[in-house]
Amino acid sequence: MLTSMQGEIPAVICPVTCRTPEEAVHFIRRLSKDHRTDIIELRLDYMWPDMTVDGLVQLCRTAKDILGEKPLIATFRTHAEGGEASITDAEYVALKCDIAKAGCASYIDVEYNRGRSVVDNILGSARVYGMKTILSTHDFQKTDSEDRLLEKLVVMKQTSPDIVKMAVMPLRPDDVLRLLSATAAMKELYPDTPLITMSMGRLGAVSRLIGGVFGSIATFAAAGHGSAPGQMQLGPMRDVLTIISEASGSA
Ligand SMILES: O=C1C[C@@](O)(C(=O)O)C[C@@H](O)[C@@H]1O
Repeated sequence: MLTSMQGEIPAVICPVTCRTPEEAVHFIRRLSKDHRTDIIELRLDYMWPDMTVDGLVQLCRTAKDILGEKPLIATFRTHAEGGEASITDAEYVALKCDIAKAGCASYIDVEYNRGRSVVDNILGSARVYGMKTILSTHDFQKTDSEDRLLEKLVVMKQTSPDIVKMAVMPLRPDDVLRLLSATAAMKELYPDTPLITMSMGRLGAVSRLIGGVFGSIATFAAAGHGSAPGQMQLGPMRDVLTIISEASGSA
């Protein structure tokens, strides 16, 4: 499971971006045996609206069975946050709450920008059913000031998810530094709150490799098709993480 322990190599999360359930199941079988990835993220938005809420819940169940001990994150990334589909609030809540109720994921991703009532509704239901949550936010346009990034991370933490996640787009190199600096500041303020952060795109790719040093407990890497700009492939990502952790004495 994901923890906020210092000095550990960040967990490597691999997204599943298949367009059909058959392809997804096939791909997940392959990833279940791939030791370069610790956690699988099933991107349900890639199959919407071709599949129903019930169909997606059933797919999560199948994926969780295949993965066994390897954790599964169920994510529906909406257009507004860089995802593949739009969905009504009612469908979004139904999907996330049904997954929580069925216990057919290890974590559900919840978009912070979806609004307070949607977030509270899903987080509340997840708590009832003992499902862990990742509250996430994406800014595909820019990187705010360090104060604003930190302020947002703190506000997100106050809704009490299990993990807080932030992805931002850098326009200049110092934008990447600000994201890393806000990550370190958040880690200092709330050492027990697990945090995942990344700066996206080509400029931000370096943050996916060294984020662990600043307090990010996980990083995303692709097996083939990625799910966001700047993601590296699994093999090179593993190699670099090993090199960094050996150099910093934690391997
Ligand atoms: O939130 C995230 C992070 C991400 O956007 C990235 O930048 O690696 C990739 C998404 O699949 C995931 O849901």
